[in-house]
Amino acid sequence: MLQLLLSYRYGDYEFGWQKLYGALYRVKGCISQPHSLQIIKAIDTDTTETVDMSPLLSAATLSAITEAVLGCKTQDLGELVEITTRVLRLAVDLDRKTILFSSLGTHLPRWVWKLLTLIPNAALDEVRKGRNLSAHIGHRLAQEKVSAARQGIEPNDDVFSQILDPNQPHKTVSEEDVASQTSLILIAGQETSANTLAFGLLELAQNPEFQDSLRREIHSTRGHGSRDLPYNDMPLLNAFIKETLRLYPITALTERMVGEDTVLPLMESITTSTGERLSEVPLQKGQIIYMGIASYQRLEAIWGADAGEFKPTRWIEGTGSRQGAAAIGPYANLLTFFGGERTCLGWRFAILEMQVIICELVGKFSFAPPEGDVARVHGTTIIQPVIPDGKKGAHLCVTPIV
Ligand code: HEM
Repeated sequence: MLQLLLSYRYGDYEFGWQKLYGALYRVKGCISQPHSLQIIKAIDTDTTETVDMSPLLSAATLSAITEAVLGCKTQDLGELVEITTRVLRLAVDLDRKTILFSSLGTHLPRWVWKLLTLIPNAALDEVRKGRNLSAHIGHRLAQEKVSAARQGIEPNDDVFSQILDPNQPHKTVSEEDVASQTSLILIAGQETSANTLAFGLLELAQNPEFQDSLRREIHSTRGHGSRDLPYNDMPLLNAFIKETLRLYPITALTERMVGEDTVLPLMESITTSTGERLSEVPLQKGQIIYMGIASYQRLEAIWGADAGEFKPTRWIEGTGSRQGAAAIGPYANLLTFFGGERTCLGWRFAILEMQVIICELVGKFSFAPPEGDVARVHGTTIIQPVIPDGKKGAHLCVTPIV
């Protein structure tokens, strides 16, 4: 139900997908150091302090996405920031009843779904409010950008300005289309990156040797003087990001509807509960299938006997995924950004954002685990780090590097 309201997979989404994908792929200028500086300023310590990195990372990724995609400041979103946070909490804290109801619901005709979403309910009210408000904000921003372009003002380099520019050839995206995607962009692009970064920092804290090597790589690359680092040429940085994305795919589980009757070949045959041996599974049009992304990324058959360990060097040694495993997803043979037609539109944006933030943070601070405060992975379809009392958080002992 949540997904239907967010018009995620079942919504009217055939609006300039490729244009948005292309613009998100190219956007660069706005994902710059200021968002990490915001975190560095908030830490503001000369000695070692325990800091909850989670809200700082969320604020930085929100301001990155707001500036780079919408072309405005977080403050311009007003109440929407709080509503989006509460909606995301709903998506993480799904109870058994909601999961069962959602999966049964996917078998219902779409018009029944639509009717069900009109039922008064506190959670749905929150989602509806968020959607209406983000459409309103998106609409206002879209109108401002189109009218600026009509007055001959050079478009800014944010994604909305680029795809709405009426002076471009082959314009396919309307103001309404853009406005209706505002909520999806904010929801899909903020906590996904923030939680991945939080899990990565928690792992770095547990792996001090790797952390020191990564810091040396950052300092020696920075020594060459340029403000923007050659992020793609930093082997430890990229190995660290790939390993974090492998072990902590924020969308741990997702579903798809089968488009036509087909057969799914299995890598290894399985024995069913009736004792039948299967090497392929027949699928029928309309059937819902679930993909355990997190399980796939910890499969020993693919990643080796140490699949459950955080080991960034596997990417440098070339043992990332098993030789001959099927090519999958847009990045590093991972399913974290999914793959195929509904691949994450912002995957390149997310990688660049993580590269920038990690270089700034690890270059300036060291991270160690705080005593007795062990973070856990929590979530059903979407995962986030939580502290022992179950609240979202990533507490770390942070020491400035002198
Ligand atoms: C580490 C960060 C990220 C992860 C792990 C991630 C993962 C994913 C996944 C798994 C999907 C497919 C979900 C499904 O259909 O079940 C998705 C879709 C999407 N993502 Fe991301 N994402 C990340 C960052 C971003 C960012 C930064 C943006 C925007 C700038 C973004 C925008 C989108 C959009 C618009 C979709 C919907 C695409 C469609 O339905 O065609 N994502 N993402």
